[in-house]
Amino acid sequence: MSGPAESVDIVVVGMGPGGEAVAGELAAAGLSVVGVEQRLVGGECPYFGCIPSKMLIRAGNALAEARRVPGLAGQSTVEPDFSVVARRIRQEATDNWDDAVAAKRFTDKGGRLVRGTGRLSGPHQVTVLMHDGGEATFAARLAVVLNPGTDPAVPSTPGLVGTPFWTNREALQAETAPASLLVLGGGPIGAELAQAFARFGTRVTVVARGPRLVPREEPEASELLADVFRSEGIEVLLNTNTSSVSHVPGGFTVELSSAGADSAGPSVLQLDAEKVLVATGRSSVLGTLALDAAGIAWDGSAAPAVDGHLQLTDGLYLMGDAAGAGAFTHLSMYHANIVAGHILARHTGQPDRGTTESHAVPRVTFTDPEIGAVGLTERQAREAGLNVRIGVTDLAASTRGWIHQGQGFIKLVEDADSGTLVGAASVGPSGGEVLSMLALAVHARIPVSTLKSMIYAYPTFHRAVEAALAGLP
Ligand SMILES: Cc1cc2nc3c(=O)[nH]c(=O)nc-3n(C[C@H](O)[C@H](O)[C@H](O)COP(=O)(O)OP(=O)(O)OC[C@H]3O[C@@H](n4cnc5c(N)ncnc54)[C@H](O)[C@@H]3O)c2cc1C
Ligand SMILES: NC(=O)c1ccc[n+]([C@@H]2O[C@H](COP(=O)([O-])OP(=O)(O)OC[C@H]3O[C@@H](n4cnc5c(N)ncnc54)[C@H](O)[C@@H]3O)[C@@H](O)[C@H]2O)c1
Repeated sequence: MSGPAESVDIVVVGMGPGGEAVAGELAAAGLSVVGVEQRLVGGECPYFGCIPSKMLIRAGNALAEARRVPGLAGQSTVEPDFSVVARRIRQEATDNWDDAVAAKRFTDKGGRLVRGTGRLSGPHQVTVLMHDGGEATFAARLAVVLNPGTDPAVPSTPGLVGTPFWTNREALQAETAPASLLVLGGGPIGAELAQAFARFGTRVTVVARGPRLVPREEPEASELLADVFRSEGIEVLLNTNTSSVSHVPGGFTVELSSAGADSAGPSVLQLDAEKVLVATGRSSVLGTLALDAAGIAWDGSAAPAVDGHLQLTDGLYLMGDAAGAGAFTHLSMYHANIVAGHILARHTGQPDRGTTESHAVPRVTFTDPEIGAVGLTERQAREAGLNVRIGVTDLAASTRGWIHQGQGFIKLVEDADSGTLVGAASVGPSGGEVLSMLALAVHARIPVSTLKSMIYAYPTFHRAVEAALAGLP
């Protein structure tokens, strides 16, 4: 049973990247801060997301680059050993999935970490079911910040639940690469992990329900990625539904039905795989937070609306992936800056750091080629009713792209009425790095005429931006 509520300044529920940043900054500023975490301080990104996946991708890319030696520089023999990257992930990235260092990082700033599951028990009150079975209630004098992230979504495919399928969490704890892997979902998680495992010799099949991989990106990126995957021996099944999954020791059998891309019509096929990775999106955990205790009605679908400072109601904030504006660590950290700034402005007189802007959110899918993008896609810009002009260039037509034998493109989406870019895609080797100048252009609404007057170093990948700009009159 919970005793009387203890009064503190701030309660943060969910210590993922943004939650930890808010809690840490406010604690360092001298406020009394309780951070509630049910799993690992640091959240999905360092233990099951960005960091271990990018470590795996780095290793896979090294193998792919070594395989490119013939044709460029002689002979190479490549013998993948998954245990090397598995060890790096365990030892260097995740500390064997132990958050002691992260927890100390927070408590050293003066914060108090409470391990357990928090839920609202009033507009500014949080009750925590602690790991030891006890309960504690905290009444926040200044603010409650909800940053609970998301869980992997698991489709209701017959037979799936109860089998030892992987989500990103199990895949990134793997000690060996499976002989075969069936990936359900062709979004960023599915695409990144499919290619990385394939480069270690796993026979990979990607099953996407829709007509293309990475469907939030430009269609040209989806098409290129599918071509690259197929050229690397990854089977890509689009417009394909999973009818059933079964498991016996040693592997899975998955029954698929494809809509059929041609006159052949729908087809049914059965695939066997040692592992199945479910990467079919994320599911909200907001239902566990008892939002109604703060008078917030939530119908279980889209995240409830927040104001420009990410407040659900006065002094109650919702941020990070759970806010539904995008699932990226950089967005979570951006939110953290706004929330901490708003709380400090209200209660210590520091200047406010402004409200959220969403016109220039960057994103990078770390496949090879990397798919970087910012702002609107062409389709989104047209649907928004803008007077759209497109500038596009093939990376292979640029000097650096040709030398590198790289595949990719730059695509610019201009609002012709304002003469500024509202979106851009940078796909290619280091596409996420080339993106930075385009992110600045969209963020700062730099006139296209100014971008055209700039000097682009020769021969760089980013010089292809100049060629794409030439397509904008
Ligand atoms: C495989 C993978 C790769 C990714 N790669 C990238 C990438 O390259 N770049 C990028 O920007 N993003 C990437 N992401 C996304 C990134 O991990 C998330 O955007 C980021 O972790 C979001 O942070 P968050 O704090 O909102 O949520 P989370 O990191 O999910 O943290 C939320 C925390 O809240 C805790 N929690 C939830 N409910 C409660 C409760 N009731 N009480 C107490 N604690 C609770 C959870 O245990 C968790 O620790 C990737 C994600 C995955 C899965
Ligand atoms: N590099 C990065 O920044 C990065 C990397 C990984 C993940 N993330 C974030 O994590 C979030 C989750 O990624 P994700 O790839 O799981 O989700 P997603 O929602 O982006 O993609 C999932 C895909 O699976 C498809 N799908 C759904 N059910 C299916 C089924 N039963 N069978 C086959 N396909 C099915 C969906 O149509 C969708 O295209 C993303 O929103 C992304 O922002 C970011």
